Amino acid sequence: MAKEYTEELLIDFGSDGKKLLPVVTQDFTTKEVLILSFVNQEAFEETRRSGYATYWSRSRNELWKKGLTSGDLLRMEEIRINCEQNSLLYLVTPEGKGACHAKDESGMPFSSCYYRKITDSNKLEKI
Ligand SMILES: N=c1c2ncn([C@@H]3O[C@H](COP(=O)(O)OP(=O)(O)OP(=O)(O)O)[C@@H](O)[C@H]3O)c2ncn1[C@@H]1O[C@H](COP(=O)(O)O)[C@@H](O)[C@H]1O
Ligand SMILES: [Mg+2]
Ligand SMILES: [Zn+2]
Repeated sequence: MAKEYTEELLIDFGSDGKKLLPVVTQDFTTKEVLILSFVNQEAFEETRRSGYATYWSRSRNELWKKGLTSGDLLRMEEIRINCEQNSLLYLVTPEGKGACHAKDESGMPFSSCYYRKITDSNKLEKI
């Protein structure tokens, strides 16, 4: 029988809880990478409490529950942490129309923030 393996969570948000850790948000089913953003302790705890992806907005300097204004909420399925416990992976199921605030020609938000590729001539091309 396989031995169960658990470890302590030793995530470090600094003594004031304000240290920002990068978090990759990925679609739980398709594994598409959706967003790269940041969390502090408050955002992390709110994510766990609410079951919805919540970040810390660096530009607005406030707690940011993704989708609160757009309706594009991201339901949390699983939270993973990297080897060094200094970055996070949110596996989510999008409940709205997309994950990005940028929209395509028909007004639909892109499912991922990474909807463009950089071409050899340094242009951006929608994929
Ligand atoms: N909705 C988004 C959004 N969705 C995905 N992303 C990605 O998330 C990253 C956020 O990381 P940043 O640290 O740059 O974000 P920020 O500067 O802290 O916060 P913003 O002011 O950009 O929200 C961006 O680089 C984008 O790739 C978004 N970044 C910003 N927003 C803004 O968030 C606001 C609320 O949108 P909803 O949460 O969907 O209601 C709107 O004003 C949007 O413009
Ligand atoms: Mg920004
Ligand atoms: Zn985006």
